[in-house]
Formats: sequence, C-alpha cells, structure tokens
Amino acid sequence: MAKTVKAIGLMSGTSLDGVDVALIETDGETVAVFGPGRTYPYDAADRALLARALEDARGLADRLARPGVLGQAEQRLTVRHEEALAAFFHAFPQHRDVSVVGFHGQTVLHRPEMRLTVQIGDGPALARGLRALTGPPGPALVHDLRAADVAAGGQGAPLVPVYHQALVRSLPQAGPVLVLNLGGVANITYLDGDADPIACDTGPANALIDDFMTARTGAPIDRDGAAAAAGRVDEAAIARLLDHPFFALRPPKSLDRNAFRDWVAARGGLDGLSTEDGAATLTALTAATVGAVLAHLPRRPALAIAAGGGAHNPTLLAMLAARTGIRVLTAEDVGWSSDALEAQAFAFLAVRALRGLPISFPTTTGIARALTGGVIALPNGAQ
Ligand SMILES: Nc1ncnc2c1ncn2[C@@H]1O[C@H](COP(=O)(O)OP(=O)(O)OP(=O)(O)O)[C@@H](O)[C@H]1O
Ligand SMILES: CC(=O)N[C@H]1[C@@H]2OC[C@@H](O2)[C@@H](O)[C@@H]1O[C@H](C)C(=O)O
Repeated sequence: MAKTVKAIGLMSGTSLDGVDVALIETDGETVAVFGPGRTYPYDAADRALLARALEDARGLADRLARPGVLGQAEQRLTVRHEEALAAFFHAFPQHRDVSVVGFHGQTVLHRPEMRLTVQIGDGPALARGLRALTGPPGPALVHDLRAADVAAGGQGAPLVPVYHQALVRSLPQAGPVLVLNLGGVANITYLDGDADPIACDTGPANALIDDFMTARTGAPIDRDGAAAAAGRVDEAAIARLLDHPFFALRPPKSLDRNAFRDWVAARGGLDGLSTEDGAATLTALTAATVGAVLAHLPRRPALAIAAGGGAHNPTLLAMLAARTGIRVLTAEDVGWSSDALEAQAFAFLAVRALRGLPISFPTTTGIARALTGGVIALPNGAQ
C-alpha cells in the first residue's frame, strides 16, 4: 500500500464566493482521515474583480495572456489563497507538516472545444508563500490540474469523479449511486460497482440563481431557497430553456460558468416574473437539467448524494427529488461534508498527480486514455 500523507486542497469555485481549504490524509486511492475544512470568503471588491476577470477573459485565445484586469485578479487571488492558508495554519498549527497542496485557482474561461481552459493563480508564487508559512522545506504544490486533459482533447472537467469514486467505495449502498456537485455549475458522477465513473457537467446549479438574486435583491444568494419556495415555477420558461443543445449531448461534456447567461437573456429572460417566481423557475431548471442527464446513464441510480453549496438549499433538494424520482441525501447524511468536498478532491488529485496516477478518464472527460495531470512546484523551488 502507498504511503498516506497529509494533503490540503484549495478551491475557488465558479460561485466566486471564497477560498475553500480542506485537509485529508490519503494515499491518493483511499481516504484515511477527513481533516478540517474552512471557507475564507471573498469581500465584495474581490468578487467584483473576479467577475470582471471573467468578462476580460471572454475573448482569450492564449491561456498565458493576462489582458485587462486578469493580471491584477491573478495576483489578488494568489494573495487571498496565501492568506487563507495562513488563517488555516493559525487555526490548526498541528497541520503545518502538510506534505502536498493542490491549488485549483479560478477558472476564468473554459472552451475545451478550442483546447482552451484558463485557471488564474500563480503556482510558483503560492509555493514560495507556503514555504514561508510552514518553514522549509515546505510541501509540494500541484497546480494547473486541468491543462493536460484539455491539451489531450479532453473536457478538462469534471475532475472530482475519481474522488467521488473513492468515497462511494466505502459506503454500504448497493446499486448505482449519483453524486451531485451543486456549485455555480452542477456536475454528476455516476458510480456502479468497479466500473469507471461516468461524469459530466449537467447545467447551471446556482450561477443563474445567484446572478438573478443579485440583480433583483442585491443579496448574492437565495438563502435556504426561501424565495424559490414562495414562488411558482414557470414550466413554459423551463421548456424554452431546456431546448439548449447542451442538454441533448451525451456525457462527457463540460460548461463555462456563463454559458447559459446569454441563452436565458435571448429567450426573454425572466424579466416578467416576480423575484419569487424567477427564483422558483431557475431552481426548478437546475433540477430539470439533472433529470435530463438520466436518459444518458446506463441504469437508474438508486440514490443521489448532493454536495456543494446547493446541498444547503432545501427547495432545490426537494425539486431534485420530485423531478428525478430518485432518493436524494446530502453529503452530511452519509458522513461527508458538502462544503469541503471539492477542496478535499483537489487535495486527493494532488496526491494522485504526485504519484503519477490518472486524474481523468475516457468516461469523465472524454480523453482517449486515463491521464494524470497537474504542474508540480517542488519545495526546493524547482518546477
Ligand atoms: N444556505 C444556502 N441556501 C441557498 N443556497 C446556498 C446556501 N449556501 C450556499 N448556497 C449556494 O451555493 C453556492 C456556493 O456553492 P459552492 O461553494 O459549492 O460553489 P463553487 O465551489 O464556487 O462552485 P463550482 O462547484 O461550480 O466551482 C452559493 O453561491 C449559493 O448559490
Ligand atoms: C472548468 C471548471 O472550472 N469547471 C468546474 C465548474 O464548477 C463545477 C463544474 O464546472 C465542474 O466541472 C468544474 O469543477 C469541478 C470541481 C470539477 O472539475 O470536478
């Protein structure tokens, strides 16, 4: 058996809500210990800068170019990650002996069909900052985890399925299990025994809801699904929005955070709806798009396990159960953490990358052969 090490994962997701930090002890195949997880929220200025960075990345053709505010955003994001690590080590000084850190960065553009995916975040700079926090030699830092897959013709996302597989292996559940990651964008992993995980992005999870709530109320989320629970779903709007060609595609497939924004606007948006009805309709759209993927899976899942911020939204969970007909539990119900799962996954992926183990598969990103990935910044400053 390979050596179990302490690994930290760092994730800045499509919701632009903050830096997730989580620690696990793992050999990259199984998880021995779930350590602590924390989220260090961005302030309004950080969120605004990252949102502008996504706009300025729109026409990017070169993944190394940093036009507009992208350079400034990359620097700020790297500093915020270093600050998050400093706060994490202050809270948990016993974990300064971490061996590996996986650094996702922030996706600002995702166009796998153009062999282009861009995650901002300065790996070598964060590796230096990390060494100052832990003392020498410092952990290895693994970053840019999507690039190799996209360069090889893969979707570059989702990458969490191999982690979902490791976790589901230790559950008693029989029959196919669906793990739902409900962040800004939703993705699923379908697991059935020892078969390779089948995975894809399914559509928006919270990104459209967050954007709609921000525009209507100034508050960035529909907390606990309260607005959606008070509204009425516009089924005609759902049918119009579901007509997007993405939903008819078979997995593997992946999405840019803002892929549906223009689609919604072009179909009349939700301007005529009240805040409650609009929130209800967008929440039902997320549930319906998860439902739409079921037709592409080999068997009907016996259970769905919801993670990510959307797992805190009871209205969304109820709509998922109603529209899929599948029993829906949360990550907490099975002993995992909704908020830490993605960051834990990047800790796990970093350990796999260091060991040269695959992180993406034909059934998850569509590449020809299982592939490892990540750029490794070693403690001595070498790449
Ligand atoms: N209590 C809550 N009620 C309703 N929605 C919530 C709640 N808590 C979190 N969310 C939703 O979850 C989102 C954050 O989810 P998460 O942190 O999983 O996203 P992410 O990691 O940024 O996204 P992705 O997985 O797409 O990269 C928030 O923006 C919000 O929409
Ligand atoms: C390009 C990119 O950053 N994609 C994210 C995004 O956020 C959710 C969904 O879209 C998912 O495919 C992916 O992140 C998760 C963590 C993944 O790669 O598994």
